[in-house]
Amino acid sequence: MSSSVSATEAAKVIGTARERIDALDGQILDLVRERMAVSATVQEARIAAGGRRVHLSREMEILDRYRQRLGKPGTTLAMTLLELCRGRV
Ligand SMILES: O=C(O)C(=O)C[C@]1(C(=O)O)C=C[C@@H](O)C=C1
Repeated sequence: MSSSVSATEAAKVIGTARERIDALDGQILDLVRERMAVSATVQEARIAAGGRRVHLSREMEILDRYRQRLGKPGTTLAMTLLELCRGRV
């Protein structure tokens, strides 16, 4: 049995999968924006109470979660998300 597919069939599979990827990217970007807004709420409340923008032990928990699920690139992703949410430190 051959596993080869025609260029037309491959183009169809790729087109459908890319549509799904674009939809997922849209959801991910919406979630990142929502995360930024929620994070800003936490930071503002802490600062208003005399605290600091950054909470290092909480960031360690988040970095660890992403690393456990995605390995080393997960840490990089979490660091990028944290930078988007609280700016550069
Ligand atoms: O959980 C907090 O205390 C937050 O301020 C949110 C958040 C985050 O975006 O996850 C942002 C800044 C802090 O350094 C830690 C975490």
